[in-house]
This record gives sequence, structure tokens and C-alpha cells, in this order.
Amino acid sequence: MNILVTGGAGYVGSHAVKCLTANGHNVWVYDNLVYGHKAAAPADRLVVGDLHESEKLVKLFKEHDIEAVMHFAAYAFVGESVTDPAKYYQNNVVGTLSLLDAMRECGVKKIVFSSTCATYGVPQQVPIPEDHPQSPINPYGYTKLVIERAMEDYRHAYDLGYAALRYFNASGASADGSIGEDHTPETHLIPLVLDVALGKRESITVFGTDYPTPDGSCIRDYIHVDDLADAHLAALKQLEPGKSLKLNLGTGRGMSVKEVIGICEDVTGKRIATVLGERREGDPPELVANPQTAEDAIGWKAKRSMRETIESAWAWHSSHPDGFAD
Ligand SMILES: NC(=O)c1ccc[n+]([C@@H]2O[C@H](COP(=O)([O-])OP(=O)(O)OC[C@H]3O[C@@H](n4cnc5c(N)ncnc54)[C@H](O)[C@@H]3O)[C@@H](O)[C@H]2O)c1
Ligand SMILES: O=c1ccn([C@@H]2O[C@H](COP(=O)(O)OP(=O)(O)O[C@H]3O[C@H](CO)[C@@H](O)[C@H](O)[C@H]3O)[C@@H](O)[C@H]2O)c(=O)[nH]1
Repeated sequence: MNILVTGGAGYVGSHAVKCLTANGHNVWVYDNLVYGHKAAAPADRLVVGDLHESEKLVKLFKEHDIEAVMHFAAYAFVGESVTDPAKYYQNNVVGTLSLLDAMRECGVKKIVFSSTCATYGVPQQVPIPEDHPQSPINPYGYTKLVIERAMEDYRHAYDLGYAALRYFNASGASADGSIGEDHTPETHLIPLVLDVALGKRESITVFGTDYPTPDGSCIRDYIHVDDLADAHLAALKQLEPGKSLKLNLGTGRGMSVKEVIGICEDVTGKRIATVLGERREGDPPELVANPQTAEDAIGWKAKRSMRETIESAWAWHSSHPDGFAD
């Protein structure tokens, strides 16, 4: 299939590109490189462009006879979305509407969209099923929810086929060590802990130790980025015009911040200096997926263990201490 991958030079997108290519798809990466890395995308497949450039997208769709879009491009810093929501609504909502317009103009009727468990807000029930109320607690989550809603309306009116894939915490790196996680600034737990192991940071701060969890630190569902890539492939296979899929992508297994630090110590063989700190604003105590719907609908479930996830992250970070260094 001819597929356009927006945000394909970013963390999750680049792993999906690798997986799609390995499975025989003809892939084009579309990324403005604001946060992406040139080296993360195949050189002969990268088109540098922005979501807002609808005409450029139309040209690409026609030129390469694009049949489906995988849409990763977005801004994803939760804290920044609170202080500068305009930036998030403009990019994640207006940018995506421009992409959807270009698709409509060219008759491209399949899209796999990077949504997030942040659309659920503070869960009333854990593990979280897909029909849990969606009530985000930050603008980032709202931008993703708005697009889920727009896609549903476009499905109804224009026969769009879409998959809204609600990721939990994307983690780890490609098994061959060629690509991995490199966000600037880095805010995610695992890369920050591994930076301490590498001596790039003095310590990791545990954000909150008085949560109603067994060890008092927050619980998350860390899903290997290659498992996410596999899910994208599986969702694409099931997509048809007019069909919708709304799926949680997680392992169903919760891990506390302290447990993550413990596994990182084990994998790296280094002691991680840890500071017990205050809660970070906007962090729900526990976010864990119920991944059963994904298994039933697309025959997918997470295969990689938490240890494998952290081992792959360590292999990447220790061999690329400066990330892509671009
Ligand atoms: N990393 C996670 O744990 C996580 C969890 C849930 C959802 N998500 C979602 O998954 C997607 C990918 O996340 P990531 O961690 O790989 O982020 P990332 O920043 O590494 O990748 C996003 C890519 O999109 C590009 N981009 C942004 N705006 C663009 C625009 N207007 N035009 C063209 N390109 C643009 C960036 O340059 C970057 O390469 C995002 O939509 C994010 O919201 C990520
Ligand atoms: O220095 C740190 C960094 C993080 N944490 C904690 O570690 C957990 C994971 O945090 P982080 O890696 O920042 O991920 P989340 O805040 O859970 O958010 C990520 O995962 C969401 C889905 O769960 C996505 O929507 C977001 O885009 C993505 O940033 C949370 O409990 C944090 O409080 C710390 O204790 N110390």
C-alpha cells in the first residue's frame, strides 16, 4: 500500500515507518522536522513539509497515489499545552483539519491517528476500557479528543475510515538499535532515568510519593514502541472507508515510578540516585489500559516485556548518549 506517514521523523512515527517498510509497504514520511530527526527517516523517503501546507499534501497524495495516512505529527508536551494552548490547538487541531481536507480532496479514505490515554483524564475505573468517559484534564488531551470527534463526523458524512489509537506510555527503542527516543526537551521517565545511569544527570526525582498506590508513586502502562508499530500495521489491515476503530494500546500491566527505576538499575547495573519529590500537576495516580478490545478487533496484543522495553531503551541511549545529535 502507498502510505503517507506524518511525523514519521519523530519517535513513534519512525518506528512505525520501519515496521511498515519491513512489511512491504511503500512509505513516504512527511515531517516539518521541528521536533523530528532527519536521521530517523529513510533519506530517499523524507518530504520536509508542514501539516498546514494543504496544497503540498494534495500534490503528494496525487503524485504517489497515496491510499492511507498514518498521522503522528503533533505537539505532545502536556505542561506546555497548559501554558500555551494556542500553539496546541493551532498545530494539533488546525493542522490536522488541513490534512483531513487534503485527504478529502484526493479521495484518501483511511487514516490511523495517534490519540492518547490523556483523552480519558482522571480515570474512574482502572484498567481503562475504550467506553470510559473522555474528559481530558489538559489542552493537549482536548486537541486529541477534538480530532477523534472530527474523524467520527467525517466518517459519517464523507465515508472516512479511521483508527483512533489511544497510546499509553510509549517506551523502548528499535531492536536493531538504529533508532530510539530523542525528545527535546526530554520529559519522559525512562530516558531521564537512563540519563542518570549514563552520568548525564545527577538524579531522578520521583514526582509524588503519597499517591493511593502500593508504593505511593504513580502507576503507568509502558508499551514498547515496536508493539505500537505492530498495532498500527494491524489496524491498517482492518481499515475500510466508513469504518472506525477506537482502541487502547497498552499492555494491561501497571508499573510504578519506583518499580521502573528498580528495573533500570537492574538492566544498567548502576545505582540510580533518586530524589523523592512533590507531585507533578495534572498527573493521575494510575493509568493502565484494558487492551482486550484491540485484541478482539485487530488481533493485536503487546508482546514485549517491561524488561525487554528497558533493555532496548538502554541499548539505544548508551550507544547514542546525544541521541541523533542533530
Ligand atoms: N510518546 C508517547 O508516549 C505518546 C503517548 C500518547 C500519544 N502520543 C502521540 O503520538 C504521536 C507521536 O509522538 P512522539 O512521542 O513520537 O512525538 P515526536 O515529537 O517525537 O514526533 C512528532 C513528529 O511530528 C512532527 N510535527 C509536529 N508538528 C508538525 C507539523 N505541523 N507538520 C509536520 N510535522 C510535524 C515533529 O517534527 C515530530 O517529528 C503524537 O501525536 C503524540 O501526541 C505519544
Ligand atoms: O522526572 C520524572 C518524569 C516523570 N515522572 C513520572 O513518571 C510517570 C510517567 O511520566 P512521563 O514519562 O512524563 O509520561 P506521562 O506523563 O504519563 O505522559 C506520556 O504518556 C501520555 C499517555 O500516558 C501521553 O499522552 C503523553 O504525550 C506522554 O508524555 C508519571 O507518573 C510522572 O509523574 C517522574 O516521577 N519523574
